[in-house]
Amino acid sequence: MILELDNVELYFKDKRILNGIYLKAQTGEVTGILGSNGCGKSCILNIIFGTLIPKYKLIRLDSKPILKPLYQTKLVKFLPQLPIIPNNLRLKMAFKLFQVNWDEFISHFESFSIYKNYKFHQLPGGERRIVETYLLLKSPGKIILLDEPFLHVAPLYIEIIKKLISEEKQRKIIIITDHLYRDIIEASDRLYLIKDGHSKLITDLKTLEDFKYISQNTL
Ligand SMILES: Nc1ncnc2c1ncn2[C@@H]1O[C@H](COP(=O)(O)OP(=O)(O)OP(=O)(O)O)[C@@H](O)[C@H]1O
Repeated sequence: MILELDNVELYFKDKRILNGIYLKAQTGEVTGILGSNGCGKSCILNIIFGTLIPKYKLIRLDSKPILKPLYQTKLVKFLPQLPIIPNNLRLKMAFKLFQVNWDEFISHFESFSIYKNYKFHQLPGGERRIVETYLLLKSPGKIILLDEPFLHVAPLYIEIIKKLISEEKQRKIIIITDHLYRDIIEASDRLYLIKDGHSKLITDLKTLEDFKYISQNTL
């Protein structure tokens, strides 16, 4: 499956946030989105999901325009920046609701076995983020949107999540953004930088320095 986002124009009041966005993502690949604070990365994910309606946009799936919000199609799962699971829900119930196997989860994150009967608000922030990211990644769906999945997550766990993303991409379109740009670069097969409202396909990492996303000689 190929997802394309094209011709986006987004304003908040008179302020133009995005114009001239083209983004292509396909099954078998991770598409990474990089960009400075406030450049519009979360807005792009919300536009794809359908919860933010810009002045113009075109979404195509396998070249066919999709007119209704993608969230109505059951194809897409979205991890926004804020927690998505109710505070009082127990982990074991969330795994049931998301149709995700608890034992398989524990095979990747052994130390989480004690949390099975915990409520989400009882988890430390980074660990809650891991569980939510895992549930989204593993639940049925063909398109996964991940907005800062590595927020507050320890390096060792980031490595495990990157491995899981790489396995899941065989069956899914995965679009991911995070400020941990080295992890995004490593996890992604296709990379875009959002700058001045436009998207730029990055084929040479030096371009990230040229566009002043990172300082010279960082890479
Ligand atoms: N509902 C809103 N009303 C007005 N302005 C908004 C709204 N949502 C986002 N913005 C503005 O749009 C711009 C893009 O926001 P967005 O959250 O997409 O940035 P981002 O690239 O995800 O930033 P960060 O990396 O800091 O999370 C910002 O300037 C933000 O202040």
